[in-house]
Amino acid sequence: MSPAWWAWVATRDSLTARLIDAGAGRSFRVRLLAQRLGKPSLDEAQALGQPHGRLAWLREVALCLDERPWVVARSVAPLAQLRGQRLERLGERSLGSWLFRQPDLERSPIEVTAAPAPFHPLDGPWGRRSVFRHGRFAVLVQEFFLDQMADDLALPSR
Ligand SMILES: C=C(O[C@@H]1C=C(C(=O)O)C=C[C@H]1O)C(=O)O
Repeated sequence: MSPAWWAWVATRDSLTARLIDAGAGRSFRVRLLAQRLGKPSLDEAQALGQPHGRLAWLREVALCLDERPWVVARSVAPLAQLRGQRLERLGERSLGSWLFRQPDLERSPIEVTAAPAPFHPLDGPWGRRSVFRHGRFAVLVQEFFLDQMADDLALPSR
């Protein structure tokens, strides 16, 4: 991985904040693609340490700068641990801007993949995921950087 991409993939603070920063005046928008109850994939259940087949709150978004998607993300929050957090009311506000305001937020190590997003057709160089926890609340956040971001920021292809 190029150092330029490593700087993006390895960052442990808010990606939303970093995208806004890198956007240098471009308008930032969370485009809500899907938000529903559903069953996580086996792979997602395992990443959360959950039995397969339990319901979770699923949210898919595109993080856009000047309406161009730079990152697509799919977040999975097990229902059993939601405890009335009412995340479905987030709408087009960034999950990150809520998450990073929570006290005692913990984040697991970040896992990286070169495979494209399984939930979205646009291609990109890298994907990553990690689990955030605060109290009993847990959410798996999977983020895929897109080629359009590489183009707009003149980043290497990988
Ligand atoms: C986790 C963060 O939130 C971002 C916002 C998301 C959303 O609104 O659904 C999803 C993934 C993240 O890229 C972050 O900013 O780091």
